[in-house]
Amino acid sequence: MSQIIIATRNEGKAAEFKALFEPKGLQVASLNELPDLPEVEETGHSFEENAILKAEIISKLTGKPVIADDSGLSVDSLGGEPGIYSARYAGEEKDDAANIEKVLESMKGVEKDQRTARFRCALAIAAPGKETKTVEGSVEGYITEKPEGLHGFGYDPIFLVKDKGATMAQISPEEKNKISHRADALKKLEKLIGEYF
Ligand SMILES: O=c1[nH]c(=O)c2ncn([C@@H]3O[C@H](COP(=O)(O)OP(=O)(O)OP(=O)(O)O)[C@@H](O)[C@H]3O)c2[nH]1
Ligand SMILES: [Mg+2]
Repeated sequence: MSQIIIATRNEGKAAEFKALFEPKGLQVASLNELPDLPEVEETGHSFEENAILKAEIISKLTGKPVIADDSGLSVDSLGGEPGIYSARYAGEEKDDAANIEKVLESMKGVEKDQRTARFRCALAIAAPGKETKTVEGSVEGYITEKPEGLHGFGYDPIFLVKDKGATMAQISPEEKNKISHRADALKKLEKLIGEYF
């Protein structure tokens, strides 16, 4: 079985990549299974730049094909924040509950129809001797007034999916993996992935 390394330490992302790739016969290893690899600094100015940084450094160090995901929440009434700073919006601890609290606090008084937002995901694929390629995906929604639902990770409990009338944390993981920004990006990546093995 071919192995694909996903350059992430985020358990929520790693679980979603496993669910998306394993039925296709690809075995997924995240950086949590490869603990000796370093933390890659996200010094880019876009999701795409950060995904490239993570994929290329980990591919160079392992000599293997690597996919990296840089993703986040973009809220229109906050000028696109938290954006590329989504993981650390409320501090270096990457605390999901604190991040949610900060978004809800910043949006106090914003009317329902002004609470539009989207999740965005850039994926980069890199392999030794090959040109790195990137794709992007997104999903549209609204920020709720309070968290609802227990599935998923990150901001899922406050992201009302436009086409579902439920938050990303209220729908099942299987459903999220059909409609998410990550699933949207992966559909595009699948067309390129054959070149990297
Ligand atoms: O509710 C959510 N549902 C999602 O599906 C989702 N995808 C991304 N995010 C948020 O955006 C940050 C990514 O930042 P990020 O790409 O730098 O990843 P990370 O730092 O968590 O791990 P790594 O992959 O860099 O190791 C995450 O931590 C989350 O806060 C999501 N929130
Ligand atoms: Mg990160």
